[in-house]
Amino acid sequence: MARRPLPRILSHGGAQLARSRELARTAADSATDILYPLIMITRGLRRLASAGLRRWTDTPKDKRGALLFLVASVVLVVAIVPYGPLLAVITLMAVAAWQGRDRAPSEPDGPDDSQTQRLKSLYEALVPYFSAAEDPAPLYAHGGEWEKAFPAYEFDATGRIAHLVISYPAYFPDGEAESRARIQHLLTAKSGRGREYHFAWDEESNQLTVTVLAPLPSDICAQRYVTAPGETVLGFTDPTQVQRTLPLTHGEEQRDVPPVVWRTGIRSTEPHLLALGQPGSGTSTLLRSIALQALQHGDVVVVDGGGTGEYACLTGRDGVLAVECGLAGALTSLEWAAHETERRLIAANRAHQAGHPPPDDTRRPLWILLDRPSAFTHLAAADGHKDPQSLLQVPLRHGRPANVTVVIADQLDSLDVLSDPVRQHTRARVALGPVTAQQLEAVLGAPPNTTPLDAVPPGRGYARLGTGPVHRIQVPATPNPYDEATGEIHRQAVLELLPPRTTPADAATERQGPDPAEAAAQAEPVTAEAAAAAGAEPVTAEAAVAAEPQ
Ligand SMILES: Nc1ncnc2c1ncn2[C@@H]1O[C@H](COP(=O)(O)OP(=O)(O)OP(=O)(O)O)[C@@H](O)[C@H]1O
Repeated sequence: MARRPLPRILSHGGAQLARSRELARTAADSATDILYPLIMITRGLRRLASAGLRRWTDTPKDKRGALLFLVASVVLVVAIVPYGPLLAVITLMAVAAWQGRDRAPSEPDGPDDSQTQRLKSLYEALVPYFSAAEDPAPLYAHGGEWEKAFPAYEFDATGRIAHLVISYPAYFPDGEAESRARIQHLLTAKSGRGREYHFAWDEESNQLTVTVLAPLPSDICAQRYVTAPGETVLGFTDPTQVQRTLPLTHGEEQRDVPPVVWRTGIRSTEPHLLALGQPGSGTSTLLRSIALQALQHGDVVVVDGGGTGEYACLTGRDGVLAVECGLAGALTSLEWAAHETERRLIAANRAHQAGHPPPDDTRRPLWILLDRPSAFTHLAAADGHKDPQSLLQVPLRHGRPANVTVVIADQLDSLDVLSDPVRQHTRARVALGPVTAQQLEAVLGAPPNTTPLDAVPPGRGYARLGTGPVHRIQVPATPNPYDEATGEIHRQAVLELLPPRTTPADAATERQGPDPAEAAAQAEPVTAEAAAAAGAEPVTAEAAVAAEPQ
């Protein structure tokens, strides 16, 4: 059956309606402009009439006769003098027009006294940084004109600077991080601490734009995000640097928030992540949030050096291969993960050589989540054991083509305890909690273009993916549901995201990982000797990686 076209008003209705509305608005504006004198005179006449009426009612009754007589005499005089009525009408219209003029107070042009004072003192503070003795016409000089140096400014309701454009001389070394940091520090101190500022340096036009940032929302709770497989939401950020938004629910409310999305897997350029923070800054929460997202499409091995049961809720769940809290279990699980990475590489490599697609058992993402590996490093050194970090070398180096992702969380002061492979191969970085600009630079490899705060809520920090921009980030609240301090709404939100149990909780011992003997039996021969004994081509992990098609 042929489909009948929609009536034009329905198919083009929106555009037509908008155009009509625009036309009507323009017509109304033009009519108001033309009729403005008439409107003004009418308003003035109304004001005069009401003033006259007020005067009449205010006049005591005994004096009203005299007033009436005075008015009548004026009317009589006007009537008898030549051109009197005409002149009277013109005078009345002129008075009405004057009375009917717009009396709305006009917006003050420019800053008030206290705002001017603020701008002046900011200008004076910048003089030593933006002036040079050899400059014949300095833009910055003590007692100079701040108006030329600050072409645009805005203040908030409290009278503090909300937005400021600063022009600076071309000889200022704006390409040097240290020079920039000095100016940013000064501007933060002078414009009011306790707020976050964004600094945009325009090196071409020698202008610095300072903008006060609104705090990031800290009320977002763990939930299912609308993301593609291979995408993990690390947290939420400002709309300025991220084009995309995710629809989120917050109780009854729905809103779109810009996320920081980390891409993992074969095509990822930052296949592994390192999160650092002060104690209590929320790194375990970030790991829990990542685990809940990873379990949607993959398997997870958790190794917790913190030993506070932060991941107990994952034990025995579908896809959770192990939750380890002890050194022995951590070593076994990480050893298995290293073998599994090699097995996947070899299997995928053989399939490539045979011209087949990679086998299914190499495609399911495997996540290795480590909380506080530095704690195990100390324990291992004390007990004369192997450092679990040494077992991460293969997953970190070769995990990407094998769909193996490593996520490590630790405390900021343990950065030095982390092994070289950990530091080299974790190109996605997160720093949480109160962090100094120097610490941020050490963790992220670049300073943020905002001012770090001294006090921040848990889960607040910065993220950087590879060599990309530094994002402010707020990790969604994903608390431990078994923690008594967790609120009921958050507990339910996390419990709903957990996969079903495949092992009864009481049967699930602390270590859930595959039996190492069984794992070894299942794994393909990974050394040249073993491979030769099995009649296969000798393939090591390195050789497999080298043969991996790019
Ligand atoms: N994103 C967040 N939103 C709300 N609360 C959070 C967030 N992250 C952490 N918290 C809260 O802060 C506290 C500490 O969090 P968490 O245990 O994750 O920190 P941590 O950095 O792992 O600390 P530690 O190393 O001491 O274990 C917890 O009570 C947690 O619920």
